[in-house]
Amino acid sequence: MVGAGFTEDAAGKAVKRFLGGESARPVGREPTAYVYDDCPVDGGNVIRAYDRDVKVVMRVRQPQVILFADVLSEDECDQMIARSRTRLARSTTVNGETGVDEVISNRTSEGAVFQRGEDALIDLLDRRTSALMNWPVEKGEGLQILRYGPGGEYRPHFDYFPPEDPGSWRHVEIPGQRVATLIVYLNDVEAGGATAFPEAGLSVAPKKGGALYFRYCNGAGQLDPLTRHCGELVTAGEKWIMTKWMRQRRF
Ligand SMILES: O=C(O)CCC(=O)C(=O)O
Ligand SMILES: [Fe+2]
Repeated sequence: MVGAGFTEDAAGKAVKRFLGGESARPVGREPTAYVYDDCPVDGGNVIRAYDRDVKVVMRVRQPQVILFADVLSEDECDQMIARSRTRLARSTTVNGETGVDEVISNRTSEGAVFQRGEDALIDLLDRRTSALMNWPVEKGEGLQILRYGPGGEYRPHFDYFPPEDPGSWRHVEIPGQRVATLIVYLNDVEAGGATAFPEAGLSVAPKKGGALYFRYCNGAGQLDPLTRHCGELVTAGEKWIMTKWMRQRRF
């Protein structure tokens, strides 16, 4: 586990939970500063993403963040919202201790997941988002749709599974860590609902069809704490997003 990027403390706790007995007290180790290695995303102003030319609006180096315009057409955004309405269920969060998905108050949204390649439109969007992120489609989780109503928010969190949480292990053992996220905004939000990175002092307003990419797991398996982020309170109207998470290995 430690080789897979888990802290010795978390590894110790998880092994102890697994064995149901005592584990040797791990020796503390200083976290190493995150190294910003080359981002896999193409460096151009316009990126050919499978079937579509996607414009780059802004790049941030530390943390690695890229804002894109027109990743989905207006019609594709509307279609994804329409087909999600019938599938929505209250969003869950992974309990750090146990690894079990739970409904908790820091995440007031509803969601739906589409299995990879589920139908023609989903397959196209899986391929387009994968090409844009320059990461194999097989390493992508199924597309997730989230809806926030007025008063909905997602408090600050990491998209990677925190190595200090013993419950993370079961989520990363086979497919590895999440390495990067692409959030596609499916509508223009009337008020609020920005995606913000408090430590980086960065805030992105939702714009229909646009997308926010951020990368937090480098080639060495280190995790970037500057990517802590939140979905700010939606103060009027609805907010719909589509999220694609990429893994180190086949998902
Ligand atoms: O709602 C947002 O802008 C952020 C969503 C998010 O962080 C997530 O789904 O992991
Ligand atoms: Fe997130």
